[in-house]
Amino acid sequence: MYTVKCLNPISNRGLDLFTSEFEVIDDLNAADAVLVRSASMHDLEVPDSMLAVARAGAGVNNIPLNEYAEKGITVFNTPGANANGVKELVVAGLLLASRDIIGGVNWVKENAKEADLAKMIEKKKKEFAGNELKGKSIGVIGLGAIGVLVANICNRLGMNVYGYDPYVSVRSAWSLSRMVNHSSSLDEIYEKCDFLTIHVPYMESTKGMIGKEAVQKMKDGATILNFARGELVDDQAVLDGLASKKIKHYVTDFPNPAVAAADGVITIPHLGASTEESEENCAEMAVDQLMNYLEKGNIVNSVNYPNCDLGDIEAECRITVHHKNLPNMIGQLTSALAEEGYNIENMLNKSKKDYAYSIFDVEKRPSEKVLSKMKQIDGVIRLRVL
Ligand SMILES: NC(=O)c1ccc[n+]([C@@H]2O[C@H](COP(=O)([O-])OP(=O)(O)OC[C@H]3O[C@@H](n4cnc5c(N)ncnc54)[C@H](O)[C@@H]3O)[C@@H](O)[C@H]2O)c1
Ligand SMILES: O=C(O)CC[C@@H](O)C(=O)O
Repeated sequence: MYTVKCLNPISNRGLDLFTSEFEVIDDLNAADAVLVRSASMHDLEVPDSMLAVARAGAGVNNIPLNEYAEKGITVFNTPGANANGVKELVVAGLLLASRDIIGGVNWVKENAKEADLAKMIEKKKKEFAGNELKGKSIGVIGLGAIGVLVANICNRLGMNVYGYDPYVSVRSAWSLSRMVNHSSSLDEIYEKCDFLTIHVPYMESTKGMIGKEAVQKMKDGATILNFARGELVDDQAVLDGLASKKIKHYVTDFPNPAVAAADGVITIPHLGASTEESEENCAEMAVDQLMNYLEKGNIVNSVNYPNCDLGDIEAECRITVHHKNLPNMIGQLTSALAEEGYNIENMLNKSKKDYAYSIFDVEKRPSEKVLSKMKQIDGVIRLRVL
């Protein structure tokens, strides 16, 4: 039996996938695994027995990835599972920034009881008029699961699309419309685009990437859309840009007290992934990956350990080892088994930066002596027997 603690509400469509071998519990200290959305885990004490964290979503900046890797806690996310939800809200953001839909709707509500409302509307409506998206240029920064969908739909809306992603994956490159222009520098995007939309993860290297210098290089009257993370944009640079009319609108899914009430800011309360469909997709993927890992030791879509999937356990016993990515780890682990006469029927080893993961399918359950020998190898972080 495995126990799972949910730190945020997780769609029942995912939770219902748990078999009778799993129980969702309230006590974090008794949990083998955590399901989380946006709750911050940075200051959370998790028990040493914690095996895994599954983020039902894309961004993992709320999780201390290296600290958990060091403890042998595998962290998963659900790539692409909420991308369509975000893409659709980006389109809404583009429309809200292009026409004063919000001003118009509010004005109608304020005057709803006026007997000659229809007449008043025809006089007033010019104040809420705007522009069409067709023919405008947009720069998409970050061409991952969301960026690709945004770039492609903007192309279909008749916009001139420029994409920038120096680390673009082959999968993304294949999915991108050939009509999307490839930009090799952010400066090109700043110079050419009426709209900029950011879809990169928040990391130390991307913090404040839209800052004063970037704003200065932008086209006059540009609109910035931020559906990725608030910290990617320097608030003061954007506020200055709005005040000087260099920036027309800042559309953000991450309002904070500095920007929320400012003129020209269109704020949305982090609703990018808040659709029934996205929540269900994320929960199903997260639960599926957790069960596969807890029961079979397979790692699919981890962000702090390599993906390593040996399928169903067909041998009598499976041993999984989280270890440092050091020379001769496999040699030492397999020797420990071989010296005591254990035959390895199948094995897989993968590494990711400083960490690695190995799966050994063996003909019978190794003795405590062998397991303790394996655990004592310098660089071994965690060993599980399944
Ligand atoms: N508003 C929401 O509710 C919501 C929902 C989902 C994701 N997000 C945010 O959006 C981000 C992106 O999500 P995704 O699913 O597309 O992730 P993803 O991992 O599929 O794509 C991220 C892309 O950014 C690129 N990238 C990284 N650093 C870059 C840089 N310096 N310059 C340009 N490109 C860079 C990567 O190569 C990758 O292609 C997430 O990390 C998360 O913070 C927000
Ligand atoms: O869980 C959510 O509602 C937000 C998720 C989103 O920010 C993400 O990074 O996937």
